[in-house]
Amino acid sequence: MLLHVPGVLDDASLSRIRKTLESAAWTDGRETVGPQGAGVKRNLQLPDGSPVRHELGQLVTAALAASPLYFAAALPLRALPPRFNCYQGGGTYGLHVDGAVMTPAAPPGQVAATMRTDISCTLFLSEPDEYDGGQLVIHDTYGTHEVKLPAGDLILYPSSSLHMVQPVTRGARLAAFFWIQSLIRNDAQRRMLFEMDTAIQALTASGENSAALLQLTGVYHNLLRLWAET
Ligand SMILES: O=C(O)CCC(=O)C(=O)O
Ligand SMILES: [Fe+2]
Repeated sequence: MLLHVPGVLDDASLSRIRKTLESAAWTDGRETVGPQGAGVKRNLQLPDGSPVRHELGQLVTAALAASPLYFAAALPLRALPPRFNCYQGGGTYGLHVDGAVMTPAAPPGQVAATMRTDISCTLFLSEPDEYDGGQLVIHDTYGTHEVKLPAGDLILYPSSSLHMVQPVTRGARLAAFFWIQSLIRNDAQRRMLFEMDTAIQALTASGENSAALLQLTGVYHNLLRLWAET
C-alpha cells in the first residue's frame, strides 16, 4: 500500500529542521548503501553518527508519534532513526530495492537490534516548487507512481518495491527517510487492517454507538492478535 500522510510536520518543526540543515555537514550518500545501491546513488546525507541527525531525527519521531493516520497505516513495531538526504545538481538515486534487514547503531553498552524493513518512508522537507525533478518513482503491482509532496508530508510504501529518485535539475530536494518493521509483515493484511480501522473510526466519529460497531472493533483487534508479530 502506498499512503500519503499530509501535515506530519507543523510549520515550526519544519522551519527548525530546514534552518538546521542549511548549515549541516553533508557527506556522500553512498556511505550507507550496499554495492547495488552504490552504483546508482548520487546524493548527500547527514552521517549516521552526526548529532544533527540525532536531534532532527527526534523531532521527526515525535511528530510521527502524534499522527494517528501514520500509526493506523504502519502499525510500527520499530523504526530506524530517520536519516536526512539532499539531492541537487543532477543528484539522483537510480532504481533499487531497499535492504531487507538493517541494524541501527546501538547506544554504547547496548546490543544492536536487527530489524526487518517492511515499510519505507520519505518525509518531504522542500516544497515542490523549490526544485525540478526529484520525483520518488515507486513500482508496484498496480504500475508506476510518481510522488512529489508538499514539505511536511510523508509517503509510506512497501519496502519490497523497486523505486528511484529522479535527477534534481534545479534547486535542492531535502527529505527525511526511514524504515519501519511493522507488527504486520504482510502488506495485504496490513492494508485490510488499515481499511477496517478507517471504517471503524468513521462510524465512531458519526456518532454510531451500536453493538455491531463494538463487534467490528472486536474483529479488528482479534485479527491484529492473530497476525501481529512482536
Ligand atoms: O530520497 C528518497 O525519497 C528515497 C531515498 C531512498 O530510496 C533510499 O535512501 O533508499
Ligand atoms: Fe530506497
